[in-house]
Amino acid sequence: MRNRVCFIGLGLIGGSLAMAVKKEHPSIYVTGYDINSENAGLALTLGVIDEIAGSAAEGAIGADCIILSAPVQQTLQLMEELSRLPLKKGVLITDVGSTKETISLHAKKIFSDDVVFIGGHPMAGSHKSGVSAAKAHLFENAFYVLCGEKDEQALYIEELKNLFAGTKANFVVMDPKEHDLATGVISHFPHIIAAGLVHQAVRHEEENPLTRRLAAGGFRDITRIASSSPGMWRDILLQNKDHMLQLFERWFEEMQRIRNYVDTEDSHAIYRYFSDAKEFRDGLPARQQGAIPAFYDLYIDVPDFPGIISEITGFLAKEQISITNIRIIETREDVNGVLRISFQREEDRIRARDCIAKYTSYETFFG
Ligand SMILES: NC(=O)c1ccc[n+]([C@@H]2O[C@H](COP(=O)([O-])OP(=O)(O)OC[C@H]3O[C@@H](n4cnc5c(N)ncnc54)[C@H](O)[C@@H]3O)[C@@H](O)[C@H]2O)c1
Ligand SMILES: O=C(O)C(=O)C[C@]1(C(=O)O)C=C[C@@H](O)C=C1
Repeated sequence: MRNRVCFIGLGLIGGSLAMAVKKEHPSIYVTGYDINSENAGLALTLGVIDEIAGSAAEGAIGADCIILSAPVQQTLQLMEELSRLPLKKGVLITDVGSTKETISLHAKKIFSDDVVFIGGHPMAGSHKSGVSAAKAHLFENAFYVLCGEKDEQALYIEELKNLFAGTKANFVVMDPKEHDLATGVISHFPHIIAAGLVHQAVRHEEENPLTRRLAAGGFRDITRIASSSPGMWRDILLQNKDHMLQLFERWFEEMQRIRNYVDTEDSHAIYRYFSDAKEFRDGLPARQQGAIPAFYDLYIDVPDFPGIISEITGFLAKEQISITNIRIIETREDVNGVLRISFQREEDRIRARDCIAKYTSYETFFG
């Protein structure tokens, strides 16, 4: 049993994993280090870790297992640092980075035979960062990719599955390159598209200042992930550069295809384009139970007057709908404010939308 584990990077993912480890294995002693001492302090206060390490080295040296949970370029540097330390013989090191090939190759290059490295990637998360958004059940029912050698490292893969059993994730062993292309398609490239759509709207706003105000549910839904950490996504794209370049080409072809249908007014092809996409999208597995519970956001366009928050919470209380967070996120002199309310469950968000429609004429959007 690995009794002492050390998390390096105590943000959303490191914090959520540490919570899951402590929940499942109360006897394991969890230490943690974060380059930002405030984050580390918060992790300790929230009970996410048992002790703050004074440095990455200090935490790593005494650990039986080290989990690197920093942005992926930082992960490479941390690996360099670890490779020069007198770590425990047989120490198990893993990471949580969204890219796997560069990290796995780097591990092979720099670690001695006394170190076991198995790359990892829990396939759930959020556009929110930091330990304050961490949840023990963030990864429930999500896939958790492990990039280890199925035969040679089978024992250690089992150890990691056991260590992270509290996540209730579905573990899958995958080749790093295969992982990077697949996540490029379903995660990395979509973040580019989301940011690209926002840039398109920003440019259009120069022509029509109403653009921002016209943005309704569709724009908000598809651009939610444009609110993610810019530094984290810069690092991911740089590490997955080759696949990204390949996906840009495929995307240009994809856009050319639908552009041609529109240009030639091929109504049958346009219909098929949408219906095929709908069929695939409707067939995606339901959102995992328990994961990202605080992120069912409802936006309400509200008049900007004092007492609006208590008015809205009053309506929700009447219908016994509980909320996890509420705040005004935008106020401007000439227009309404936008209130964002977060719910633990999708059904609460839907009930809240119906409740607002029942008691007011304010417009609502899902975010
Ligand atoms: N956010 C997601 O949805 C998601 C999902 C799966 C995997 N990941 C991966 O998880 C990793 C962490 O992402 P996150 O969402 O938790 O980000 P985050 O910003 O919430 O947390 C990262 C933490 O790492 C710390 N850090 C940065 N450099 C460090 C260093 N050199 N030493 C110690 N601490 C350092 C930061 O201060 C921060 O607290 C990234 O590699 C990301 O690719 C993210
Ligand atoms: O839900 C979100 O906001 C996410 O972006 C989570 C998400 C993704 O689905 O792309 C982001 C990065 C990861 O490595 C894994 C999951």
